[in-house]
Amino acid sequence: MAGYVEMYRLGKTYDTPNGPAIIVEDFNLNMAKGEYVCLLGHSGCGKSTVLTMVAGLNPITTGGVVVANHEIDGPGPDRGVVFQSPCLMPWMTALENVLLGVNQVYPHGTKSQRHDIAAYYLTLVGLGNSLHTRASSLSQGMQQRVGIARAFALKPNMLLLDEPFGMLDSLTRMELQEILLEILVRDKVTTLMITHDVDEALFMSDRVVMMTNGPRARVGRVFEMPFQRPRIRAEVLDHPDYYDLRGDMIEFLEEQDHKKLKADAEKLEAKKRAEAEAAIA
Ligand SMILES: Nc1ncnc2c1ncn2[C@@H]1O[C@H](COP(=O)(O)OP(=O)(O)OP(=O)(O)O)[C@@H](O)[C@H]1O
Repeated sequence: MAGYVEMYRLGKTYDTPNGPAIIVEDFNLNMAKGEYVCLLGHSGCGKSTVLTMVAGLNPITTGGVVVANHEIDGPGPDRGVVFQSPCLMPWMTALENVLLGVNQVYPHGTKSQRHDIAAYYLTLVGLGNSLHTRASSLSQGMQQRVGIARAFALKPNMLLLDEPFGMLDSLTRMELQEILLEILVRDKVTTLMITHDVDEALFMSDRVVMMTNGPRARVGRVFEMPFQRPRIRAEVLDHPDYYDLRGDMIEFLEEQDHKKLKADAEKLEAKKRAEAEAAIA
């Protein structure tokens, strides 16, 4: 079935000193408009590689990505990206940082219209009183809010989030999860988010896509979330399927770990055998 976002046979090979390394291979995923998908997998399996290819920041080796009927061939304002650290211009204010993108996307808007858009999104993320504070004086959580406002202010078709709450304390993290969900659901933005946190994936997403371990990582299992929107944390936690789903996801990750340990042991064994044979010859 065609999707609003289609990743088809997506693959990435990096050149390394030891030769080409096939990190992602045959990664297939379709997303409906407005859908929220979380990508989960072990560290180093290739999650950021997939996300940066969709963002157009990382050249695709094989396959392709279509967003809203357009095959992507580089970055564009139709896809907003938020990383773990927001990379703000430290000498500019929160407002000026958001305006950097807004000015590019709305070049024909008046100065006051562009100001209003930037101020509106900053207010939504709770920074209405810090519009004119320099980024360097904002806390990490506030800077991440600016990063989220900056991505939303561009009105993207798709939002790509790479562990956006990874560096925040748990209270700020929970608050920002809720703010983000509220804006995303209201604006029906299609979202792909990387997280290491199973509970975050359960709370935020419509589907959780589990990646196999690399090399040649691909989609391993897909879990559908049965929780209603708007999401209320206590209701999600109380849902009869919550702990079963959580258990299945953790089991998948553990299985991948065992497979990796087994593959590593076999590789080591083969290396020792080859060395022993070479010594005899
Ligand atoms: N530019 C590059 N050149 C060579 N190898 C790379 C490059 N970028 C990433 N890799 C390798 O590709 C693999 C996947 O990296 P990636 O960052 O996509 O994983 P990840 O699942 O997002 O990891 P994490 O959860 O730790 O952020 C890793 O082994 C990494 O070392």
